[in-house]
Amino acid sequence: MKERIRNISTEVLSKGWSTLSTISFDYRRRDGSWERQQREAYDHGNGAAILLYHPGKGTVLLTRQFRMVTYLYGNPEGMLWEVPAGLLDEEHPDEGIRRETEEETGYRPGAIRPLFSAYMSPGSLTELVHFYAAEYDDTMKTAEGGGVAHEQEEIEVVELPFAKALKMINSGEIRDGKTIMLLQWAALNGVMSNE
Ligand SMILES: Nc1nc2c(ncn2[C@@H]2O[C@H](COP(=O)(O)OP(=O)(O)O[C@H]3O[C@H](CO)[C@@H](O)[C@H](O)[C@@H]3O)[C@@H](O)[C@H]2O)c(=O)[nH]1
Ligand SMILES: [Mg+2]
Repeated sequence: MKERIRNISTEVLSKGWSTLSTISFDYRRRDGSWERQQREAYDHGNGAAILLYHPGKGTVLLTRQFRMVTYLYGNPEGMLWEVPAGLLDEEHPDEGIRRETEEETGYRPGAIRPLFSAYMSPGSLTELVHFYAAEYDDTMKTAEGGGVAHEQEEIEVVELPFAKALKMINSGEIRDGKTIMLLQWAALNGVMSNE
């Protein structure tokens, strides 16, 4: 295969909680000509997200928290419904999603099922998100959840009927991509009745 990309250089623009860089590179177009391109990349590592569902009760466990960028861009209260999710430390995604699930919901999941991975915003975000599903029941609740206080997290955990959660996608109440993907995965794969 012919070389497609060459002369890659990276300039770090900002290194704070995450790293913003400009990547410059030569790109070979389909007609064979080369052009110099630049793309900014925002890197805060990879993430994981999980659907916790209870087939017996027909419910899912979702979180609600304040998301500043949504508040600034079109979400009046800034509150967002989400599945439990978070960024990975230096750990396998399986471990990371178990840690995040406990921190955010207080539930310690049993068997977790890896589903798929996705780049959520490939134009500028480096993050690859690993998606999971797991059944939950009341015996798995070991703590209050709510997030990590010293990370300034304040997370409400809400048990919702699955059918209602699906309707909340259409009504515009659920507007988080990873949450929509996982709820639709459950609907497509018939893991719960949505009557
Ligand atoms: N100081 C500081 N703290 C931050 C910043 N951004 C996030 N934090 C803190 O770090 C916590 C990270 O929590 P996680 O649970 O690890 O991540 P998340 O924000 O819930 O979700 C991320 O991962 C998801 C799954 O991959 C992503 O979908 C989501 O967009 C986000 O990147 C946040 O809750 C917040 O307290 C920041 O810019 N500055
Ligand atoms: Mg989180």
